[in-house]
Amino acid sequence: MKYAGNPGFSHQQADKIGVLVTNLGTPNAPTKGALQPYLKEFLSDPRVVEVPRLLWWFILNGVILRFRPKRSAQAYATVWSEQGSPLMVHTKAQAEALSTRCEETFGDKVIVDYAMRYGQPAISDVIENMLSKGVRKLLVLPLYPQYSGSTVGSTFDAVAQDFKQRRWLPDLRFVSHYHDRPGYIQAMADSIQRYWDTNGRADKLIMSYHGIPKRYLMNGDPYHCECLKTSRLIAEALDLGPDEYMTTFQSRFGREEWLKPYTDETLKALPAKGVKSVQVVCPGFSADCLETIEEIGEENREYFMHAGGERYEYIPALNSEPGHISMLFDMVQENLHGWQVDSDVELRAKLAKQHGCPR
Ligand SMILES: C=CC1=C(C)c2cc3[nH]c(cc4nc(cc5[nH]c(cc1n2)c(C)c5CCC(=O)O)C(CCC(=O)O)=C4C)c(C)c3C=C
Ligand SMILES: [Fe+2]
Ligand SMILES: [Fe+2]
Repeated sequence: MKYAGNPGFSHQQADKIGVLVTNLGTPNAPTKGALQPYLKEFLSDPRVVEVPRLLWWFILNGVILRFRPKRSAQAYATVWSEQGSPLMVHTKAQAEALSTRCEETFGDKVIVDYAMRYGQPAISDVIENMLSKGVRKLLVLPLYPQYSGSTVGSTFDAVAQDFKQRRWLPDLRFVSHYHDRPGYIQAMADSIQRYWDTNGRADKLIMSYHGIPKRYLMNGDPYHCECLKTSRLIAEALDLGPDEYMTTFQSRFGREEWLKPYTDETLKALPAKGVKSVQVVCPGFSADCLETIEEIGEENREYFMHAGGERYEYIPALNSEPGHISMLFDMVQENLHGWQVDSDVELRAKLAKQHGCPR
């Protein structure tokens, strides 16, 4: 059969609204064997690496997947906890907290779950599970504040790919970004202010975002502009002057030019310019992960201190902070506006029997 039905459907099942939060995904274990399939799936996505497919197939399989899994596994091992990969632990906790908030307001009408773009739990499996529970209206919320085709666009591809194989599609709403949402800016500013209240301030606040190839910006990806806008709004909320903060881009991959200034080069150069203490925050990451804990928390600290820096601090991501969950809940509530579901199952089942529906 070309299009899959909903095998468990019955008229006696109440309709539901589904909220699917997603993030990038992470390997199942900090091992070479787990990194291999994860990196293969991730780096085979044409939204992530926009290089002619045949050429990329040879580079990926002939070079990258031979060497990178071992090196990445070593990095993941340094951040792995007993509960698993930080990105997974935080995403799960965020979904659970959001679910509690939704239950308080909407009762059992709204189901919240989480999925990962690469690896498990896969977006398609979670959609299948939600539909089997009666979800007829689906809100997808990728936890990326800034839009990029490589992240948010790719998440939409995964949802669309799933839908292409289904017979009965739910209503769909999709949040493509929230980089300038007042609640998000306020949650970031509050978190930084709280950090300052406890630890004091540094010479400069570095707002570091994951990079993308500069070519994507030149071809129309709004990510760069959204990152700069987020930084400007956070700086305004904290009353920071232009000399008190900087926006930089981290996590380069491959040889071509990425968005600049690069976080690592900036941190290596700042001490010579008289900036001896910095605090780094990563507003583009809704959850702490390898790229924040290891790359910003450890690797870049080394660069800065070696270059003559005296004080270096990483301000954690929003993770499951109450202000973050409240902000996400507000965004969910706003996006569910006007959605009603039919839960009069008794009447529905009776009428279905009358018109001869087998289910
Ligand atoms: C926050 C937005 C992200 C963008 C934009 C992004 C683009 C992007 N990433 C790569 C390559 C890699 N990224 C890796 C890890 C990683 N990337 C993001 C987020 C964005 N990536 C997160 C949250 C993570 C951490 C995942 C975790 O498990 O903790 C990795 C894997 C790690 C490694 O081997 O270094 C790669 C590879 C490209 C090419 C890209 C291009 C647009
Ligand atoms: Fe990445
Ligand atoms: Fe721009």
